Amino acid sequence: MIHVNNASKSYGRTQALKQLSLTLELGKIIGIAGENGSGKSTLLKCIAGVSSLSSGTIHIDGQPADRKIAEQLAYLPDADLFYPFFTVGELFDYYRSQFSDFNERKAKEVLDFLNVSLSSKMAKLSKGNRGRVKMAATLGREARYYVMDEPFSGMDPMVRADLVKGLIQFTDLEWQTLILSTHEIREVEILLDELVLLQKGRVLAHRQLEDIRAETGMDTVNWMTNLSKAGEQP
Ligand SMILES: Nc1ncnc2c1ncn2[C@@H]1O[C@H](COP(=O)(O)OP(=O)(O)OP(=O)(O)O)[C@@H](O)[C@H]1O
Repeated sequence: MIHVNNASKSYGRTQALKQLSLTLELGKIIGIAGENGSGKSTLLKCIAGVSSLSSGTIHIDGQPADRKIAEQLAYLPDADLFYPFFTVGELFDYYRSQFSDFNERKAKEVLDFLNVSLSSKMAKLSKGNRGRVKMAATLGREARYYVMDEPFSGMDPMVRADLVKGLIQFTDLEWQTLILSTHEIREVEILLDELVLLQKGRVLAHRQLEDIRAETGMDTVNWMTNLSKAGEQP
């Protein structure tokens, strides 16, 4: 379970997270949504231990979310970090050397499912295919938590659909939890159990997807739009 307690994060004078508290349960697929600059990436970086809070705490299964958490949590960053001179196979070798939970067989299976060759050079792949490789490397880790920042950003609808199928097939909710931020709610809402909506560094809403539909009769995008507008009211 992930407990975010009173978390604040400032970059100079910009407050990206403002006393944010949130509990994320095991065995769920959770979407993090919100307008540009609402704090999605900052929250995920702090959960993944690659960035530290200004104040407040984050605990993952009772352990503080510091740099050591990277051993237990597979984080897919928004940025394209992969070394261009690697082939995909060499990238997987690198992952194996870095993460004891890396299961190369599973990573290759995901890669195969997403139709990318192991011998491709990273530098020569299209952005869509680099996104597929990033996904295969991340899902190759047998981690309890997958934390993915905008895994569909810049991808065309065909690639997005493939990645969604990959996420469904290669995440085992018996023991894993998937948290992903996205602007593509329509395409991922079939995946999601829960949605956290951020606004200006705070949690505007945190709901089960089925409750949104049952209680409001709205689809998720309309629900989010209505709430965000209401949240903007003085
Ligand atoms: N490294 C940084 N230095 C300074 N300000 C930053 C930095 N990273 C984020 N911010 C600021 O913090 C706020 C939250 O940014 P963040 O990237 O977490 O939002 P986001 O919801 O992920 O946005 P987007 O949807 O555009 O990716 C924004 O005002 C942003 O400009």
